[in-house]
Amino acid sequence: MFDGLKKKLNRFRNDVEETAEEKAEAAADEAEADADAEADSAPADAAVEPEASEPADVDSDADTDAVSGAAAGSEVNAVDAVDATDAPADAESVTETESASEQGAATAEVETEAEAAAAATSAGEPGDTDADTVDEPSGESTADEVEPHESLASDAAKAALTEEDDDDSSGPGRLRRAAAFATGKVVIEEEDLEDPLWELEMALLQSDVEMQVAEEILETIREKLIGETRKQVQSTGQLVSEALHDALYEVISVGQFDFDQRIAEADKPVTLIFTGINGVGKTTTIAKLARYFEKQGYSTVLANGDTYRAGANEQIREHAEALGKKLIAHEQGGDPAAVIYDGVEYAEAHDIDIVLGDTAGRLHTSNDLMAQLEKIDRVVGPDLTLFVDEAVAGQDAVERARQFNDAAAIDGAILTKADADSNGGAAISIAYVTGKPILFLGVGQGYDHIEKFDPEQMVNRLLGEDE
Ligand SMILES: Nc1nc2c(ncn2[C@@H]2O[C@H](COP(=O)(O)OP(=O)(O)OP(=O)(O)O)[C@@H](O)[C@H]2O)c(=O)[nH]1
Repeated sequence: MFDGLKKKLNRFRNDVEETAEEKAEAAADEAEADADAEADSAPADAAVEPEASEPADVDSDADTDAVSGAAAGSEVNAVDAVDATDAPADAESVTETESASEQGAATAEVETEAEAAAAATSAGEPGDTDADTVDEPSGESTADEVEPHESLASDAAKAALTEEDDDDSSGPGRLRRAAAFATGKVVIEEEDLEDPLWELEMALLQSDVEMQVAEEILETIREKLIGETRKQVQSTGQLVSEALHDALYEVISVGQFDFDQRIAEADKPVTLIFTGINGVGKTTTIAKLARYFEKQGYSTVLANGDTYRAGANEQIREHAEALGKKLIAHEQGGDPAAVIYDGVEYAEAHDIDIVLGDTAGRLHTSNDLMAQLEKIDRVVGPDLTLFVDEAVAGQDAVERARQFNDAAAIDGAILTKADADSNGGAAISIAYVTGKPILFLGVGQGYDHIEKFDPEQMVNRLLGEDE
């Protein structure tokens, strides 16, 4: 169910995860460079000799280029990072990473800066512009400048490193990640989300999610993810999943109420009116609900308020006979309100719990619809008016839900044909657009093919990887 959208949501999760992991690796590289530099600081200091000013100038130019080309966050303390023995390795690293991802390239460039600064330092020019140029754009950097949350991250790193000792099967990758945590730099930033969010927006719109709903989802994800630091116990994938979960749940669960409880608590007979255009599965849904209520111990009577369409009586009668239910019907062209009124009278006289009233949806204007439903309202006073449409109709279903709700307020919606290959956009959008909840999903042609709509289950279904 909703396979296309599921794939797109997964892609978003993977994209953000990939970006964050690249950052983690870059941060780990920096942390390692810091550690190396600390270990080797004594010989490095001893090697500093105030001579050779020319190389420093040459490197200064190269350095400026490197900084301007590097992504923000290239904040390795250039002097600390210098290690004479690292130099050849760094040079190799630059070559290797040039064709690699942007993030990788940024890391390599940082190391170029380190080399340049090293040359400058050994030239005995402490006021050299390299250090300033390198440090400024980053806004964060060495251990001295860490933000408060970094100490927590640092604890996490220690814990991870301790575990590392206990279990060496995890390998150096884990050590690198632990080091990344220690830097506190694995923070998701706006720029990290820019591309994935743009793609997610396109994916949502292509999946028939209503524009306003897509924007709301993106806004929630932005709020939840930007500035979020990946915790030790949590992968970025989990973090993104949680943000997606919350964002989807917020829009899908709008207006939810406990349908069964509402029916249980209502005075009997309870009258339910079904609206929606013809052909979307309204009559079948009424039949399915007759079965649903029967399983709960309620008796039902069907009333055919679709007096507009030829053949409507025969169609619903077939269902009524198959289910062993009483049908109240008038001749074609009769007054829908009168049919449903008769249904209620029948229910009262025979101690029936629930009246299920069909209506004709193909009305020429919303005034007709309004007039019809207003009359039913006046004459019968239904407990709930439920809008039925098909999941496969996507944006059209969302638009119709809006129009029906504007013409005569609905209390909830039922989406049929969710078993067919629908995009999921209607299921995500209808509640948010109308302010009224989706209550059931039709999942097949059989009488038992109806599911109570559960927003949590729906979100898990959309984010699940197993279906
Ligand atoms: N696959 C699938 N088919 C469904 C579902 N609900 C209804 N259908 C089929 O959709 C078709 C139309 O259903 P109807 O119940 O006749 O639709 P309607 O809206 O009542 O149409 P009118 O009676 O013309 O107003 C039928 O073939 C149903 O079997 C569903 O949840 N899944």
